[in-house]
Amino acid sequence: REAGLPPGPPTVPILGNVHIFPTEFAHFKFTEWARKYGGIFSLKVGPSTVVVLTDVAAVKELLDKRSATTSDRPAIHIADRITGGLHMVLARSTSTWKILRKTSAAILTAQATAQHLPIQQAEATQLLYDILRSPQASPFPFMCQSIRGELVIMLYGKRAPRYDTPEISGFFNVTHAFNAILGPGAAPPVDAMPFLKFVPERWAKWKRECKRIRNLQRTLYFGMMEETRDRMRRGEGNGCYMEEVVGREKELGMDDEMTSYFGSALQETGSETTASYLQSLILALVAYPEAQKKAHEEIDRVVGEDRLPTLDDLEHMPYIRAMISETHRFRPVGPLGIPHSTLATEEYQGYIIPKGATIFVNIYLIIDLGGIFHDPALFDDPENFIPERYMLAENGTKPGVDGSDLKATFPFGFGRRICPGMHLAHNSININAMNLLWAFDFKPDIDADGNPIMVDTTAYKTGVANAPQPFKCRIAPRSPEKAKIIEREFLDAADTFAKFEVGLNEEDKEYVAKLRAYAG
Ligand code: HEM
Repeated sequence: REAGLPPGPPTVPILGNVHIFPTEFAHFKFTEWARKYGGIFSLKVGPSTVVVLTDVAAVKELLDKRSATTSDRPAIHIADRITGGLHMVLARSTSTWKILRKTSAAILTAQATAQHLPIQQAEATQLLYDILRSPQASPFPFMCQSIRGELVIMLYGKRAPRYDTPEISGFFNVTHAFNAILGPGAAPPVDAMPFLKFVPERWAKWKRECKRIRNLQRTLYFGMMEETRDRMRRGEGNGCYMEEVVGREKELGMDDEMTSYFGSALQETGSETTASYLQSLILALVAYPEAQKKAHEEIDRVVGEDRLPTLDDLEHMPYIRAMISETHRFRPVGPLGIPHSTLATEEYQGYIIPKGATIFVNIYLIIDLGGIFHDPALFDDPENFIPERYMLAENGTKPGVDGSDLKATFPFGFGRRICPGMHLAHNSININAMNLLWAFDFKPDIDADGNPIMVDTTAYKTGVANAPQPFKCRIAPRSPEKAKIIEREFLDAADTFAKFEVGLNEEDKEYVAKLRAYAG
C-alpha cells in the first residue's frame, strides 16, 4: 500500500489484498474492516486501489461535492466487450455516457413521470389481482413480472402480461446471462491482467460467451426499439418514453445503437431494484406484525374499504411513509450501490485517493459493527425494523444526532451518477406498498403443528440487487369486500391497458381475454 492511502488490511506482494477480497456479500466484510480501519479505508487489488467509505461526511464531500472527479466507473472489460461501452450504468465517464445521461434527464422528467402514473397504477392493480387469484403461489414472481411489465409499457408502449411473454422471459434470460458473466470467477480477471484480452477466441470460452450474450441483447433490445419505431411510422404512437428518444435521436445526439442500449439499461436497472425492494418490504411485514398492524390501521382510517389507495393518500399516512423509508434503511436494495471511480487524484483529511481508484459506499452494515444505515451511533436499535424512527426525525436518526448529512436519496446513489429513475421508482414503490397493505394480511407460514415458522430477515441472495432468499408466508385478503374491489379495479384497469395491447402474440391475447373473463 502506497504511502498516503487510507489505512486497510495488510497486503501481500503483487496481489495486495486480492486473496482476501470478498466475492459475495462484500458489505459484511467491508463493515468488519470499517470497524477496524475507520470510515475511510483502502484495499489493494494488484496495482489498483479500492477505497471504501462508511463515513457520512466523507460520502457527502467526495461523492456529492467533488462529483466532477468521482463520477467515473471502474473499467469492466467484459461489460464493454458485450455492450460496446453503451450500458449507461456501467459506462465510463465518456462523452457517450454524458449523452445517455442527458437523455435520461430529458425524458424522465417529473411531468412525464406523472403522465405514466396510470400505467403504474394499472400494473399494481394487476399484481393485487394475481396474488388474490393464486393465494398458494409465491407472490415474488408476480412482483418481478409486474414491475417489469410496467417498465415495458412505459418505455416501449407495449403490454407484457405474463411471465412467459417474450419481452419478459427473454429479458430475464438475457439479464441472467449478463449478470452471470459479470459475477466473480465467471471469467478470467481481464481487468487486473489485461494481457488475457489477447488470448484467441478459440481458447477463451469467456469471449465466446460474451459474443453469445451480445447477440441475445441486441436481438431483444434492438427488436423492441424497432417495434416502437414501426408503430410510430404507422402513426400509432402511444406516448411511451422510447418514442420520445427515437423521435429526438438527432437532437439528443443519440444513434440507434445508443438508443437500444439506453432502453435496455433503464429496463434492467429499473426492474430488479424495485422488485427487490418490494420483496424486502413483505419480509419485514411478516417479521414485524406490530408494524404491519399499525400500517393497516392507518390505511383503513384514511382510505377505508370502498376503494384502492391513490398516491394522494400517502400525504395523510405518516406511518406508511415512515415504513417506506425504513425499508430502504433496513434492507437497502444496493448495499454497496454501484462503485464509482476517480478521474483525478483527490485528497481528503490527509489521505490520498489516487486517480483511477474505485470507490464503494457501504450503506448497509450489520449488527454491532457501525456504519451508515446500521450504525448504532446514528440509529437506535438499527438491526430492527422500526418505522417510527422516521416519524421522530426526518432522517430516522436517534435523538441528539444531527442527521442532516444523511440524505434520503442515499439508497439511490450519489453525485452525477445518482439514479435517474428515482422518481419512477418512488411512485411504483409508493403505489405498490399502499396497495399491498390495503389489500392483504401477510403472516408467517405454519408448520405441521400449527406453529408459525419465523422468517429469517438476514437471508439474502448474492448479487447486485439485494433481494431476500425466497421465503414462505401466508397471504390473505383483508376482507371479502376488498377482494371484490380488487376484481372490479382489475377490470377497470383494462381501459388503461387497452391502448398498449398491440402486437401481442396469440398466447398473450388469449391469456388477457381469459383473465378478464375470469374477473368479470
Ligand atoms: C428501488 C428502486 C431503485 C433503486 C434503489 C435504485 C438505486 C440505484 C443506485 C444505487 C444507482 C447507482 C448510483 C451511483 O452510482 O451512485 C442507480 C443507478 C441507476 N439507476 Fe436506479 N434504482 C432504482 C430504480 C431505478 C429505475 C426504476 C430506473 C429506470 C427506469 C433506474 C435506472 C438507473 C440507471 C440508468 C442508473 C445508472 C445511472 C448512471 O450510471 O449514470 N433505477 N440506481
